[in-house]
Amino acid sequence: MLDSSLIEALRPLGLNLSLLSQLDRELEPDTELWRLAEVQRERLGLIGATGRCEARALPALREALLADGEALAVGDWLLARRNAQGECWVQQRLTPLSQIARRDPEGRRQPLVSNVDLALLVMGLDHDFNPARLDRYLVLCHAAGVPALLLLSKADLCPDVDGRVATLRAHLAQSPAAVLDIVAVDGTAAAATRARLAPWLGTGQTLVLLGSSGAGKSTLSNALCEATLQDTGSVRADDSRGRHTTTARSLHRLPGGACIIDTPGLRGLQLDASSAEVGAAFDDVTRLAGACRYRNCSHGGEPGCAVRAQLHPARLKSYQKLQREAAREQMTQQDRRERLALWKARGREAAASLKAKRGE
Ligand SMILES: Nc1nc2c(ncn2[C@@H]2O[C@H](COP(=O)(O)OP(=O)(O)OP(=O)(O)O)[C@@H](O)[C@H]2O)c(=O)[nH]1
Ligand SMILES: [Zn+2]
Repeated sequence: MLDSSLIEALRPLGLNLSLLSQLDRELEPDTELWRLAEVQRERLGLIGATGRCEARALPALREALLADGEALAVGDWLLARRNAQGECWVQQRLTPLSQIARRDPEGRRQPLVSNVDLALLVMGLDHDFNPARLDRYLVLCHAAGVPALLLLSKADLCPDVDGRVATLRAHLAQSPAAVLDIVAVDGTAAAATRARLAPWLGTGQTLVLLGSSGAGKSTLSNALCEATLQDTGSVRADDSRGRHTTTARSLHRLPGGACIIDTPGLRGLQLDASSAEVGAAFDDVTRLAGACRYRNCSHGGEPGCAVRAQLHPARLKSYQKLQREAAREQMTQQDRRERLALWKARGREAAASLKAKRGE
């Protein structure tokens, strides 16, 4: 249990009852509860009731997380203690209530952010506009159980905002709950952006900005923070891809009592989602498939396919691409497990023959 004034102080940082229930005993007098705001290799930037602090994770915690295939992520809640030298050491992590993760190039699960209530999927209304990429991000959020709001940035640069919004609505027509809303903003108009997003910024809410590099995430983060926290890079006019100005994920407090996590653009986002999770994220495909003539319809060219008849073709294409990706990943994982088992077996054989030679 924590002191109620401390709970009040930590609430705008996102502390809630579900997290608190993990603290089954009084905190030791020198132990404090912090939220992880930034990770720079070994150095952890923490934010708490008393301000900010720099810390490291105890080796025991790092090893325990690693053994579970886990890692600390921005947004985690941590228990830390200061030693006699005044250094702050993280001892424990509260189990995250939600975690958005992807796969790194080696196929390992990589948590991006923890304990988020809402994902702001940022897509520029310039060359960045790409409904297929949105579908990918939606699977990511769905697999994490995090609702998503689609934020179309650079509205001031787009001559046909309504047309683009209509395109997206048609794309998601059979899945009306896929995103909570579609909101077009000019992130450089800070006050208007804040007013437009105010309904989503309640006290204790944690939002994460996701989207490709140059989409305008840092610009939005700055607008919401009412300050220039992140440098925004100028975009090359030819491809509007930006210059990777954001290099690390970081959590910021917003004046109204919410928190926002800015993330660097994810290039070639690899999903950490099984076929079943992809299927669950595409509730439109799953639902329409019930009306296909054949039970095992692949929605390829079969007659009487309700999915092909009713789903937006681009959405079906996304679905099939993401399903292929999930299947490939499943096979790679299987392959990895089998190779590992083979290695272990060979190791055991080698050890046994060594023993036999030694006459043990
Ligand atoms: N006109 C206009 N420019 C914008 C808007 N949003 C962002 N920009 C510009 O687009 C460029 C890239 O914006 P950033 O906010 O740095 O993009 P980012 O998504 O944070 O990019 P990374 O940090 O690389 O992931 C900057 O030059 C911004 O000024 C907008 O709504 N309107
Ligand atoms: Zn079908």
